[in-house]
Amino acid sequence: MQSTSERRVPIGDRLVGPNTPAYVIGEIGINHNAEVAIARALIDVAAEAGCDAVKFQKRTPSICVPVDQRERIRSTPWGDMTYLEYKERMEFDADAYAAIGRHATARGLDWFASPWDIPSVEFLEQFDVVCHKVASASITDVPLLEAIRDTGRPVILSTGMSTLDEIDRAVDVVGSERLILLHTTSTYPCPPEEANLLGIRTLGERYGVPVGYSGHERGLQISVAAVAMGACVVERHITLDRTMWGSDHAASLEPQGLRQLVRDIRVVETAFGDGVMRVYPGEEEPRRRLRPDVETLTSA
Ligand SMILES: C=C(OP(=O)(O)O)C(=O)O
Repeated sequence: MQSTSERRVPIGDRLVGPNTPAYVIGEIGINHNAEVAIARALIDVAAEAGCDAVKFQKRTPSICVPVDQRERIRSTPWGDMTYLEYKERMEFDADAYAAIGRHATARGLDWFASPWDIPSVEFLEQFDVVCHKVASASITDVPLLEAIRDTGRPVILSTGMSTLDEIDRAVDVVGSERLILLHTTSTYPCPPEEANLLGIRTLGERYGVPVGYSGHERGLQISVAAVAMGACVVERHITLDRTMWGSDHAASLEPQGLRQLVRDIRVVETAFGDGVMRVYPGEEEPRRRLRPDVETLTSA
């Protein structure tokens, strides 16, 4: 139920790690569809559900979009364009991030992003974000990992599509001092047989750092189970409506699902208790009734 490390990492006003409530991240990612109004609405959804943070993805497409994908034509709500033009169209500028960040803070949420290239790290630094996230896609990008490490901020690093060797090398670069690892399977949607939640324990035992879970499955059960297995962070994609245009909406949680997820996580955390064996007040009457031969606790 708990990870092997007792280490906790400060993120914003929170200490994240074992024996603390799971830090729940609403991953807005690119589900804002390049509209600040949608980003603001998703921040409201995350705040009302009781999330701790919202997260974005920040790219410099001319750097991080693979060359062989740039020219392929994509139909978008803004007309047909190359994939590179589409990725450029999806980026918010500094003014937009400033507005979004203010809104998140006003709603009591931390906010940060996964920078997908070094200029994006520099871009995010101007906002004094609470941490940086390393997307699973980026964990073999050593110069990016070094740039993120050199900010001195806490790092949340996802481990989808990775071998243990690749994770070892990423942890070597980033260092374990302010590191949280996320167990992840990058299959969209992730079937239960690929969730491999025992990986949460493997990562905790191997690296001695807090471990969370970035979920891409349908539904809520697996994310709640991740918390029961010691995940101290849960990240899920969120959307206003799963039928909206865009690649990540279909595999995201809608507002009601997100509310239910946070509620279920908190119920399960409350149910962890403290492991001390005792007879609860609510058990006294059934104990008297069902075990008449045993003295009641109050008279004992
Ligand atoms: C894709 C991302 O994360 P993950 O690998 O956890 O899905 C991200 O943070 O941009």
